[in-house]
Amino acid sequence: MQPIRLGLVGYGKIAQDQHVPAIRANPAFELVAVATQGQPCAGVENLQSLGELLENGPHVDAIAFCTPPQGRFGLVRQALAAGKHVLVEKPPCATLGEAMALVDLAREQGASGLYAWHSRYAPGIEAARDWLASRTLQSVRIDWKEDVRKWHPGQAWIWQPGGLGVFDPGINALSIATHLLPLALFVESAELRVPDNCQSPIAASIKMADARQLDIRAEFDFDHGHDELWSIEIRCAEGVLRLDNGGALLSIDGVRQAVSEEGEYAAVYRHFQQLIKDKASDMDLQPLRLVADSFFVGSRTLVEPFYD
Ligand SMILES: NC(=O)C1=CN([C@@H]2O[C@H](COP(=O)(O)OP(=O)(O)OC[C@H]3O[C@@H](n4cnc5c(N)ncnc54)[C@H](O)[C@@H]3O)[C@@H](O)[C@H]2O)C=CC1
Ligand SMILES: O=C1O[C@@H]([C@H](O)CO)[C@H](O)[C@H]1O
Repeated sequence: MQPIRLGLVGYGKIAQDQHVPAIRANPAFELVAVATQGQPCAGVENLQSLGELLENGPHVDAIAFCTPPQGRFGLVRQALAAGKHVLVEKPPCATLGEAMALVDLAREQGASGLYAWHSRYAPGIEAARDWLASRTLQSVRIDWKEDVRKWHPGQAWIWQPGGLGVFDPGINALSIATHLLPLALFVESAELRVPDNCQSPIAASIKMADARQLDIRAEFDFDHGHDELWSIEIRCAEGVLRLDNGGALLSIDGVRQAVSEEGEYAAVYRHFQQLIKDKASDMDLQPLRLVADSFFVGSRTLVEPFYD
């Protein structure tokens, strides 16, 4: 079986930290070209742009997008129009409307598209989903708190319109919650704390619910320093489920549970490989819809300026 020839656009932090190692560890893929505006990627052809990759680069079957969300719509549309399968980092686009349009375009092109909500592939998620399936939900508490200076050093785009600020990591928690909980979630209220020199929030408090009025509270913080916290606690009539470390750890009533041994991005690319084989797509919009709704109804509080 010939490997899937893969191009990658945006050779920045996550591409270097996660995508390229995961691609190179999966024999179903061959990374053949990278288009980026920064440092080159060793061992492949490097091009200045997606257009140059498509016009003058080596043939590719699929393209992974690791650029910032702003401007990503035009790039993914270009790749779909060229008949390529696409894997798109989260958040899929700078707006919900763009992300919806790409779903239509992938369908029209008969291409496989994956919106790579990487936290949904964390080791404890599927075991958590299986346990919750037969339980009676009572409340959900999400705490997603990390250091932007560690995970996005010098990345001005994250504070600009479309960059989402603290919702860039917070959307990962929302991707897990929408994957675990059976009914559609909606935002009841939100408070967004925006540095007065930024366009997007550095912290947020969100109250959500579902049609059965499940009480869901989330606290996001992007300036949390060293004691980072990525936890989701789901109280049920039958017991308490807790995910920690972004879903890597699962405990039920305080007892640690067995989880998958596969890393997030290895699982992301294995899923992409299967989608291409099955001529299918997985382009879920729910996490981005919750972020959009948080921005719709969120009150804004200006806080002290943020400096990287
Ligand atoms: N930093 C992290 O820990 C994680 C980031 N992500 C997501 O990955 C995406 C990228 O994040 P980072 O890698 O941290 O950002 P980054 O700023 O380090 O990398 C973005 C790269 O895209 C390149 N680029 C921008 N526009 C381009 C274009 N038109 N054509 C070609 N290359 C272009 C830039 O030169 C840069 O190398 C974001 O959506 C983020 O939410 C996902 C998981 C973790
Ligand atoms: O997707 C993302 O994950 C975090 C970080 O890498 C782990 O929580 C990052 O802020 C965000 O882009």
